[in-house]
Amino acid sequence: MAERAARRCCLGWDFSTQQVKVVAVDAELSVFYEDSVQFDRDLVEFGTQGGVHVHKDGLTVTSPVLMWVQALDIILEKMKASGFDFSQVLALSGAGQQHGSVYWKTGASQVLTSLSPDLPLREQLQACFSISNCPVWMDSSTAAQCRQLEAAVGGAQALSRLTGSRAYERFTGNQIAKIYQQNPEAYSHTERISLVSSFAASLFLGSYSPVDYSDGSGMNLLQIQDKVWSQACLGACAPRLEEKLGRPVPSCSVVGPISSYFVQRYGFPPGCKVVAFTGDNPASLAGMRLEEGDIAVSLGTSDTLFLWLQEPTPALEGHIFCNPVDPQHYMALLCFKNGSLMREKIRDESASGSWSEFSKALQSTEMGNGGNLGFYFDVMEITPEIIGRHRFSAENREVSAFPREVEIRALIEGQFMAKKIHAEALGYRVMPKTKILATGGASHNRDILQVLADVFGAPVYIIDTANSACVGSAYRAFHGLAAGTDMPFAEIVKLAPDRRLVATPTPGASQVYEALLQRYAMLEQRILSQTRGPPE
Ligand SMILES: Nc1ncnc2c1ncn2[C@@H]1O[C@H](COP(=O)(O)OP(=O)(O)O)[C@@H](O)[C@H]1O
Ligand SMILES: O=C(CO)[C@@H](O)[C@H](O)COP(=O)(O)O
Repeated sequence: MAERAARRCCLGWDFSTQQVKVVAVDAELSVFYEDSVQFDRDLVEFGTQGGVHVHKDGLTVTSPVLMWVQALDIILEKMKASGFDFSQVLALSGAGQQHGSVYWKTGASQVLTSLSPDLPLREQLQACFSISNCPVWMDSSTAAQCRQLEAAVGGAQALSRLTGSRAYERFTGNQIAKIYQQNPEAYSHTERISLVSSFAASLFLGSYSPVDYSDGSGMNLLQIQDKVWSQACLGACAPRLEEKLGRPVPSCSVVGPISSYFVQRYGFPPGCKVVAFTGDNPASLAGMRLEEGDIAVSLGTSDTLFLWLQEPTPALEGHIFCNPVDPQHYMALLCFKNGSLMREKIRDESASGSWSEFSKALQSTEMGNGGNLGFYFDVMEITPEIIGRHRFSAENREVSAFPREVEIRALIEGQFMAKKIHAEALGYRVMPKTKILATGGASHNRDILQVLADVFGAPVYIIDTANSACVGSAYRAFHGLAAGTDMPFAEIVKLAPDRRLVATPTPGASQVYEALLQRYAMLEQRILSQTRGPPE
C-alpha cells in the first residue's frame, strides 16, 4: 500500500457496452491497478442484458444514462475502499463505446458545475437528461434517416467522401435526426448532445467536454479532412445542432482540469488534467501501439478490425476515422455486430456454457472443418447486412444443423474469414511482416486466437491486458501531459511493455484457407442475393 501511495500515474477509463473499466498506469507505463463494474451483474436494477435494452421492434437498442453515471460512482468508491491514492493521478483520459449519444437537458450545465462532494453523482444528475435511455451502437432503427441524409448530400459515396462513411444506422447524426423527428419536445429541451466518450469526460470536467475528432468521425457529421462539422449534414439531421454539439477538438487536447467535485470527494490533485476522451476503438489503437502495416482485431461485445492509414480512402463499406494519436493521419475500421454475444450463445448451446469446453471443441476439430462453413448472425449484421444462421456442407448444400464441435469451429472460422475478406475488400493485404494485434474479452482465449492466426496466415500478438482501450486512454493521458511540446505519441509509449506473441499460423493453414475463403465469399454473396432478392 505504501508503494502504491508513492506511484504517480495516469488513469484510463472505458465506458464500453457491457461495463465501465479503469486502469492506472505508472510513469514506467506499467499497469498496476485494474477494476470494472459490469452493468448486468453490478447494476441489476437497470435490467440490462449485455448492458443494453433491445426494444420490442428488435431494432431500437438503448442504455440508461443513469446506469453509466452510477457505474462511475461505484467504481470510484471501490477504488477508494481499496486504498487507491487519487492524489498521485497526474492526468486521466478515457474511451466510450462509439456512436452512442447522451442528451443533456436545459440547465444541466449549471448542475454539473455546482456538484456537492457529499453526494454521489447519480443522485445529483438524476434530472439532467432530456432522454433517459440513450441510443447505442447496436441500434439499427434509423434506416429512414440514413436515406434522408444520403439524399441531402448527393448520395452514399458523396457522404462517405465527406464524413468517412456512408450513412450507417448507428452513426450519431442519424440517431439525433430520429430523436428530433420522433420526440421534438425532448430535442428542444436539450442544451447539449455528447457522445458516450465526451459525456464521460464531462463528468470528470464538471462542464461539457468537446467531442474529439476521432470519435466525432463516427457521427456522419464531421468532415474528416477539414475537421469541422459539415453544414449540409447538420442541416439534414436537426435544427440548431451545431450549438448543441459544440466545436470538435483534436483528440490529444487537454480539455481542462478535473472538477473540484473529484478533488474534494476522492482527493484528486486540483491540477489533474483531463485529456479529451475518444472512441473505444481509437483508444485501443493507442493502447496496442498500432503501427502502419499491423492489423488490430478487437473481440469485445462487437468485433472490430482496424488499421492505421496515412491517407483517407472512404468507401461504401467500412469507416475512416481521424487518427486518435496523429492528427495528420487516419484509421480504417470494420465493425461486426455479432461478436462476443454470438459466441456466448453458441457456447451455451454447444459447449454447456463453458469456454473450456468451447476450446476443447476447437482443439478436437481440424482446420477447415471438413469443408463445413457457417454464418451466424442472430442480429442484423453490419458487415455485411445479413441476418440469420446459414450452414453449408462441403458440397455447398445448406444444412439445418452441425454436430456441436463442428458448429463451434464453423462459428469461429466464419467470423475470421469474414474479417479477412472484408479487410481485403478495403484494399488491405497480409504481408510477410504483418502482425495481428488482438484485444477485447475473447482475446483471453488462445484457441480462438489460434484460428485467427491460421485464417489470416499471420502471427497474433496481445498486450498484457485485454483492456487496450483503457490502457490506450492512460497512454493518451501521458501524451496530454506533454501537450505543447510536440512530442509524438510513439515517443511517449516507447517504454511500454512489449506485445507478446501468442499464436503463429499452423503449417498448411494457408492452403486450407485459400480455398475456403473463396467459398465463404461466394456463399456470402449467395445469401446476400437471396435475402435482397434479384436485382431490378
Ligand atoms: N475465455 C473467453 N473466451 C471467449 N470469450 C470470452 C472469454 N472471456 C471473456 N470473453 C468475452 O468477452 C466479452 C467482453 O469483452 P470486453 O472486451 O470486455 O467487452 P466490452 O468492452 O464491449 O464491454 C464477453 O461478452 C465474453 O463473451
Ligand atoms: O460500433 C462500434 C464501432 O464502430 C463498436 O465497436 C462500439 O464502439 C462498441 O464497442 P465495444 O463495446 O464492443 O468494444
